[in-house]
Amino acid sequence: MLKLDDVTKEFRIGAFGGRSVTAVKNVSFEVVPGEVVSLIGESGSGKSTIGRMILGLNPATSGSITFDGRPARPGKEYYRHVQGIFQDPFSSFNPVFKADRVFAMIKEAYYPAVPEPEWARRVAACLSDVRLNPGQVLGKYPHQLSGGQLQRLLIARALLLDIKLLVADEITSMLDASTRIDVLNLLAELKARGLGVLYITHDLSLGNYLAERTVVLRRGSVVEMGLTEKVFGEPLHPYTRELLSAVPRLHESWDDAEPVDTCLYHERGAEGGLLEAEPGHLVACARLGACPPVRP
Ligand SMILES: Nc1ncnc2c1ncn2[C@@H]1O[C@H](COP(=O)(O)OP(=O)(O)OP(=O)(O)O)[C@@H](O)[C@H]1O
Repeated sequence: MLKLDDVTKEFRIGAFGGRSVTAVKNVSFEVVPGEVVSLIGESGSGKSTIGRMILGLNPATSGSITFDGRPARPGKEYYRHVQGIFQDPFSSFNPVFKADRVFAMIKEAYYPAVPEPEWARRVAACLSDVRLNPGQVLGKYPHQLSGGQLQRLLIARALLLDIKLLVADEITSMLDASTRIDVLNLLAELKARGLGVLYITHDLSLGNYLAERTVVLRRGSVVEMGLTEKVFGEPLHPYTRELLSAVPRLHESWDDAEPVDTCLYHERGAEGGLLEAEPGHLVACARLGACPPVRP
């Protein structure tokens, strides 16, 4: 369904754009229908940039992003099937419009011919799917609703479309623990309906809770990916191990993963990209990028 192939993103920075920063480097992975893929990595590792490229908010510098075999081109048809939800739900709403406006805009753009009573029935059904009471949310301004209610409204909006892929970027990080579990369970329901979900998070436990497969990013590159149980249960890359064992301690800063002298990647004479250590479980060089290719 969604396929990223060797995708790189460079941003021009500096006063006259004379320098560039590589936010995402040669990233390839897929999301298939009915699957949650979690994209994890520390802050600045490129997760949101990948989400934004998939949503057409930033163009890729090189590589390709395809959806159902066709280049992912942002536009009305694309957004019928691919939607994104972000960390701060307030930012997705125009504060001067009531919540109803979100649904009215979908109707105007995609379903102008649907009669009002039928549309009201559909909106009520989608709100009920996300366990919102229309009477409690419609007719209210964004500031009159909680973060959890706004995230659910955005999921309901996505459900009104013929959505196939949801990019969920840190959508639970502003929610309290119980609301977070509710929203995660909603994502699990979307998965059960056959939707694909790219779940972007830096919270490993949440990724573990939901995702069939996990992609671990470090400084814009994939260092490990595979079935979540493998990546979490038998991590091969020192950065993944570091992430999994990282427990915050007061007054102690995060120690980056230590480069290693030997690694599976080099032992097997890999020369680029990711090594398939076992079927479907891929790992990058564990020397953390600071090494030339090694020949057997
Ligand atoms: N518009 C931009 N212009 C210049 N650099 C950018 C831009 N957007 C992102 N970056 C840089 O790209 C890198 C990746 O940023 P990104 O937001 O994708 O990371 P992230 O993993 O989502 O981090 P976080 O978890 O903190 O949101 C960072 O170094 C960031 O500073």
